[in-house]
Amino acid sequence: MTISLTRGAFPNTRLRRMRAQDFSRRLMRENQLSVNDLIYPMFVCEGHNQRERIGSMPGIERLSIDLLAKEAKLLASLGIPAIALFPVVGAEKKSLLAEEAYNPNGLAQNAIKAIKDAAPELGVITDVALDPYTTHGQDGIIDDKGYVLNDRTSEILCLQAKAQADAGADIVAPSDMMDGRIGAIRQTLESAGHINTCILSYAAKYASAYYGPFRDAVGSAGNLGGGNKYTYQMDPANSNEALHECALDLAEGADMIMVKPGMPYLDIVRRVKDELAVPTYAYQVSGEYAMHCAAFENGWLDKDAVMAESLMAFKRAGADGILSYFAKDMAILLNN
Ligand SMILES: NCC(=O)CCC(=O)O
Ligand SMILES: [Mg+2]
Repeated sequence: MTISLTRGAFPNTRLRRMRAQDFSRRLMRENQLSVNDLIYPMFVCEGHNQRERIGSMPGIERLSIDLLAKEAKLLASLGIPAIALFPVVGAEKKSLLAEEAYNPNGLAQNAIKAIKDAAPELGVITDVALDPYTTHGQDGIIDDKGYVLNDRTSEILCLQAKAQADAGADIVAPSDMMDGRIGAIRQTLESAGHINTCILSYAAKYASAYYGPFRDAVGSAGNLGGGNKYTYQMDPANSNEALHECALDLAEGADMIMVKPGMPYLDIVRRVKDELAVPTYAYQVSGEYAMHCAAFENGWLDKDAVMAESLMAFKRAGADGILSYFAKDMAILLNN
């Protein structure tokens, strides 16, 4: 697009004219942020009436299923369309083969059922990845050198996705970055009769240092023991590769794709949206949330204004929705 200057320059054109009043600023606003754009990530823990703070994520808590169900009702009443669920299971449930991931009565599966009972209109997005369930904190099954085995992992992801769909998940969201897992999961869901279960693929998931607080929240940081996920998550230096990843996952049957992290990767969101024109989501991850909170708590930034501006940036970049730990606070702000 080229901007025509044939109308003449200053003073014929004064861009400040349209900015002079609130009504004209509203009329020319190119993007809107609404509660329909917001997806709230939530952590579920074992037990009853449990509410645990997460040190590096002020305001975010792990909730036991009973409290989670109550919270789900509140979120639905705020108009939030969907939540993304992350289980925090005890060390005794973790293993090398992550069997707990597909336990029909496991924590995540029971949480799905409880949320769908409490707030049927609230979309439930589930995490398909093995890191909450492995003793080593990697997203898959490892060989004796610690390498994450692609196809072996994919088989277990299929069992996990099916268990989640059986429990009532509306959208399964593989966040593991194995190759070919979207096709395998799609086939599994079709065979099991879950033809309308959507797949939100974490298609362009970068090996980012911004996930630190999330790993505290789910308790996988210690297990990972300084390890990294470079052999499956993407190199932050790459952009074309993200398009390749997204195109493959769409071809394999993803309904929605995600770019993650968010703010440092908005250029990727824009490229994906422009070139693929499909439902595109971005995840404002835990480290982004933590940085903002630190500045708010110090009085260095204004919470409401910066939260709103940060989320609007995703809309401007082309995201159809944003996973954000600010989703609840933002929904409250938008509703007022
Ligand atoms: N699979 C989900 C995540 O890794 C979330 C990362 C974050 O919020 O930092
Ligand atoms: Mg991929």
